[in-house]
Amino acid sequence: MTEFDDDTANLTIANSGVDLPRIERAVREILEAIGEDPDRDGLVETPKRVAKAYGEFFAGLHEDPAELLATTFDIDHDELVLVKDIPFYSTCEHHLVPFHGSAHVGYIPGPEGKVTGLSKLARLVEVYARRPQVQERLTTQIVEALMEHLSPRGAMVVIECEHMCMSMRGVRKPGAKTVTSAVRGQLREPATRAEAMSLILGK
Ligand SMILES: Nc1nc2c(ncn2[C@@H]2O[C@H](COP(=O)(O)OP(=O)(O)OP(=O)(O)O)[C@@H](O)[C@H]2O)c(=O)[nH]1
Ligand SMILES: [Zn+2]
Repeated sequence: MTEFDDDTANLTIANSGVDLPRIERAVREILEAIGEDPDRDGLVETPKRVAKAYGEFFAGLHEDPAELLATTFDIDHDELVLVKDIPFYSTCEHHLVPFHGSAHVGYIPGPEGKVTGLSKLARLVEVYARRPQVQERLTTQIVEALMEHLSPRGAMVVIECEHMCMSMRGVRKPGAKTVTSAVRGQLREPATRAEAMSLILGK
């Protein structure tokens, strides 16, 4: 059983929402299971490091998108707002290895003019990416959060990713990209959708 110092204990559930000492114990188990010596010099701090890293990777489980989108502005704009090329890292829930790429997030503000800060769109991607995920659910959750909290005329999310579980193991196809999209409301209309897609693709 590992001893935990105060630093680690202070970062447990109450602060980050993630039980770091428990992750430390599990990582020590994994190191032993692969035939390593968790007490050798280079590995002795590794369970603690991995626990902290997991605290970051999964922090989104303990964050509330409603809070994030609660601050809105009265800006008179009833056409597309699009933040594209938002880089992010997530964790594949099947293999617990990263998938990473870019998200493009757009919406058309609703009649009551709820417009959010642009950084909040990128933060919204982070809230859902920092969880065990599959790309399809990540895409849908972002678009649904926009629809629920901003009541826009329409919303659209396109995500392009490389999955490490397809690159470094299994089928081993580095460079293969997966593209997913989720479109709601007015953005489903062919002309509006085409305009948004051309803005996304026009690099
Ligand atoms: N739909 C979807 N599949 C994913 C995602 N991330 C990983 N996968 C797939 O999840 C599947 C899991 O398949 P399994 O057959 O249960 O697991 P596996 O034996 O490790 O599969 P291989 O990767 O083919 O070796 C694989 O086909 C992965 O490519 C994702 O975001 N969305
Ligand atoms: Zn995977």
